[in-house]
Amino acid sequence: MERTLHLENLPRTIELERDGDGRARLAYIDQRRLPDELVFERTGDWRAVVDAVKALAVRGAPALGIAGAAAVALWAGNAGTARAVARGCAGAGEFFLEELEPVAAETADARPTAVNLAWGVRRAVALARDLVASGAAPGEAADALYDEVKRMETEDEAVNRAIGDRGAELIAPGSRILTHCNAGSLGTAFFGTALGIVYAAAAQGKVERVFADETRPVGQGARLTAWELSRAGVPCTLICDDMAASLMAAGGVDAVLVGADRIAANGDVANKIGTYGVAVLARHHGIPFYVAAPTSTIDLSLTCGEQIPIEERDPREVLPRPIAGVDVWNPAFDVTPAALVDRIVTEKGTFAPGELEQALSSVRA
Ligand SMILES: CSC[C@@H](O)[C@@H](O)C(=O)COP(=O)(O)O
Repeated sequence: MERTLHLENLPRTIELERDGDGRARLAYIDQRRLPDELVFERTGDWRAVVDAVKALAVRGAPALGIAGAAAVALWAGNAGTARAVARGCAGAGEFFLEELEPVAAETADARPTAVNLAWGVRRAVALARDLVASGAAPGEAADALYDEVKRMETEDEAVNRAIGDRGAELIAPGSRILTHCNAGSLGTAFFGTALGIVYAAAAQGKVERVFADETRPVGQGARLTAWELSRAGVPCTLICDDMAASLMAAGGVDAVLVGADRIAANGDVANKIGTYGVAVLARHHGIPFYVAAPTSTIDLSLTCGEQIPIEERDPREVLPRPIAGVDVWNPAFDVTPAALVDRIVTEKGTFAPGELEQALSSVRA
C-alpha cells in the first residue's frame, strides 16, 4: 500500500539567504531545541556558525558541509571584504586570501569526524582562490561564494533523493527498519540520507515502521528522528539503545539503515556512537546492515577506519551533574568495520564496502 508522505511538513534545515539590506546570513534550525520547539536562528557572523556547529545546533555530515562553506561565504561577505577594501586596491586579493586561511582552519576544525565539514570549507576556499587568481575583487568573490553555497544546498537535496531512489531498491515490501542517530532531513539541507531511503521506500508502500534508537547521550534519535518521521507521516517507534537486541531477537527488524560521518577507502564507516554495536547485532541476527552517504562523505585518503579522528565531547553530555571520583568517556562516533556492512548506498551507486575504492575512482575519473 502506497503511503502518503508529508515531506512538506519538513522544513529546510539550513539555508543561506539575504536580509532586507542584501546582507548574507545563514538560517538554520536550532536542533538543540527540538522536539520542544522549532526555532530558526539567523546569523551573518561566521563565528556564530562555528559555535552552532560545536554546540550541535547544526549537525549531521551533509548539513555540516553546507555550514562550513557558508561560514567562509559569510566571512567573505562581511569582515573579509571590509578589511580588504579598507586596505586599498593593491594586493587586496592576496590579503583577502591570507586572512581567509585562519577562518577556514578554525571552521574546518570545529568538529573533526564528519569529513563533510572540511570538504565544504575546502570547496569554498578553492573557489575563492580561483576567483582571486582570475582577478576578482573580494566583493565579487564573496558574491560568488554565496552562489556556491546555494548550489551546494540544491545539490545536497538532489544527491539525497538519488540515494533514496537507489536505496529503496534494497527495501522489501512490509519492511520494519531500524535506524540509529538522525541521518534524516535534519542532518542535510533537505530529505536525508538513511531517512531519504525510508522516504523513498515509504512512498512505494514498502515501509511498515521505523524503529528509532534513542541514541544516547544527546538523543538525536529520540529528539530528531522521531520528530522528523512523525511530521513526515512515517510510522515510528522509539526504543532505548539497549532494546535493539531484544527487538531483533524477537524478529522485529528486517533491515538496518544508518548514515555516515566518514567512510574510509576500505569501507570502514564512522557514524554516531552506538552504530558499531547495532551492526554487530544485525550480523548476529542475519539482518542486512546498510549505510547511506553521499560520495562527499567518502574519504579515499584514509585507507581504513583506524585513521578516522574520533571526536570526544564534553563529559556533561553523559553526566550532567558530575559525581566525585567518576570519570566519563564520551566519544561521539565509532567505527563499524567494513566486514559488518552489507551495502553502502551513494548517489553514484550502491556498493559492497570492498568495491568502494575502485568503483569511486572510476566514476570520479
Ligand atoms: C545525514 S547525517 C549522517 C551522520 O552525520 C549522522 O548519522 C550522525 O552521526 C550525526 O552525528 P551528529 O553528532 O549529530 O552530527
